[in-house]
Amino acid sequence: MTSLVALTRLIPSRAVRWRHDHPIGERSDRHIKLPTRGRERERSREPLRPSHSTVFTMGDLANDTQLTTLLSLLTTSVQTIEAELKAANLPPFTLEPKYHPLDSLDAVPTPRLHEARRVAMAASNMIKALVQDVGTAMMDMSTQSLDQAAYIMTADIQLIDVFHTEQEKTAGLHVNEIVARLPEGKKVDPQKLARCLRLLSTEHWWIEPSSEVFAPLRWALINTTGSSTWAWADPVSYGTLVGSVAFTEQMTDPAKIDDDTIDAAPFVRGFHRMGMTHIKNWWDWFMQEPDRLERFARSMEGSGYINLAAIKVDYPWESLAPNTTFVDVGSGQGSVSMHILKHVYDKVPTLKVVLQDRPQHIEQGRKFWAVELPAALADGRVSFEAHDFFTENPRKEPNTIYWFRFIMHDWTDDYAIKILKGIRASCHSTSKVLLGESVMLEALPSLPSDSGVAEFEASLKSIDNTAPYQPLKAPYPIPQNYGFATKTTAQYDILMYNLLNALERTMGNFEKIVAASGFKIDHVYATRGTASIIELVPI
Ligand SMILES: C[S@@+](CC[C@H](N)C(=O)[O-])C[C@H]1O[C@@H](n2cnc3c(N)ncnc32)[C@H](O)[C@@H]1O
Repeated sequence: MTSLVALTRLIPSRAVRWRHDHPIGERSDRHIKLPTRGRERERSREPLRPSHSTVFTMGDLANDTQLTTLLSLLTTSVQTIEAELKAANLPPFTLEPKYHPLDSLDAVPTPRLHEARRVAMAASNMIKALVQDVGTAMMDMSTQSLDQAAYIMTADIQLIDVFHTEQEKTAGLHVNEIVARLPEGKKVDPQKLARCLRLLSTEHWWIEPSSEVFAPLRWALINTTGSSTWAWADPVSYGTLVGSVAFTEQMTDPAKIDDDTIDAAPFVRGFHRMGMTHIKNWWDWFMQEPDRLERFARSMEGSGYINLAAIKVDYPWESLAPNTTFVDVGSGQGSVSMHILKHVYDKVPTLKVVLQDRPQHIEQGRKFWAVELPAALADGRVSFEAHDFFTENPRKEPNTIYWFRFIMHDWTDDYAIKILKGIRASCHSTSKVLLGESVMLEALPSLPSDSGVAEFEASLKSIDNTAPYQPLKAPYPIPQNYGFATKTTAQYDILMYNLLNALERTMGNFEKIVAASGFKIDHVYATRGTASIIELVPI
């Protein structure tokens, strides 16, 4: 995220400079109000001129290009972010190698900060798209799997563990020392490692404070060995690379175009091309490689960094009816239900959780809860049962919530309908289904007449941080789906295809599977994470 001041530092040529005719702190200068497209400029101090000069004034900014509109949106959103952090007594965002308090499974930004953050991410990435030349854009896109390979490698060799103290993390270590400290079996060539870290440093994961000395930045910490975020690199990121090599081949195979089974995922073809024809599909891989199953179950908590904290606070769990049974269907180790129960443990004392999954995952769940929330086992507030969700659900009592996170997106429509019908057959009239899933938005453009800088500012100001979260409309020229700020959902959509031949759904897609299963959508809760909570009631 780039402030105006930082942006000026990025201007490379000595000849190209901002001339601050007015103090930077003066709002009229800092904050350029742009006229709508084609209208006369309202605030420029000098007429626009064909510029042979390379000296720009702030007045020149008042030109209705997309770039300057985006800069204005960026300035507003960055200022809002900083003001919100200050108001909440939180430190500013930095790249230093320590987590920010908002980087937590228990923390959510205020609604205003969240909205400003989305615009800052979308605007800065759109500025990049406007200013970047096509040649470097081509190189960037065509080699992104190398960023991914370098990221997976740093997780695999347990790189972060060689930094023993905060001081070492901040100052960095020489690459020879880094390699000397790597465990046996994880040693690499120092120069190759340096080259990988230089690649990652272009995305601000690492930094090279002095020649061949490398230090992690904040994002690199997610690969701290054993953490739930580290567990994501293998299997999920690794599986993604495997599927990517056979992606086009699988998509264009006439025999596979209408095949909606999980076995038809590119990932399976990728493994077969590597000679591993014994792997039938994603879930089968884990049955054959139990270590990976354990890491996958753990990584589901890691994937919670995109939505778990928001799931906890953006749904009214405190208002659950007394004696509610919360059935976590396809729970994995039950990270989400554990966090929800912990969140309302005393406030909703009659709430009980049931984990349902396949036997191996349930065993993993028992171990996880014994460590993370042993009180729930002692108090009889959690139970574990093996259950195949393609069959009728054994839980039939009133006031049951059937909770699904990241389940519908694993399956194409016929399978998703079958899963929901298994619930419908058991569902009491007082019970509900909650789907914790991303809702895909189409990538439609916004129009200059929709919402501009001034409207965005006014909407940001009018947000009541204590009210339930409601997303704002994207300001022009940011696309209606918020572009880069919702890339994670678009990535998940293709990730689901790649690994499982499945998909993230639009609201229309959800309506279709819900109606076909004997439910209707009662309410959709937007959250400050990537998931919405879609509440279904039986009809
Ligand atoms: C993407 S994970 C989500 C886990 C959990 N809901 C979460 O959000 O952390 C999907 C889960 O579905 C489970 N699953 C797959 N097929 C199943 C089946 N037929 N019956 C029950 N669970 C199944 C997997 O074992 C896995 O734990």
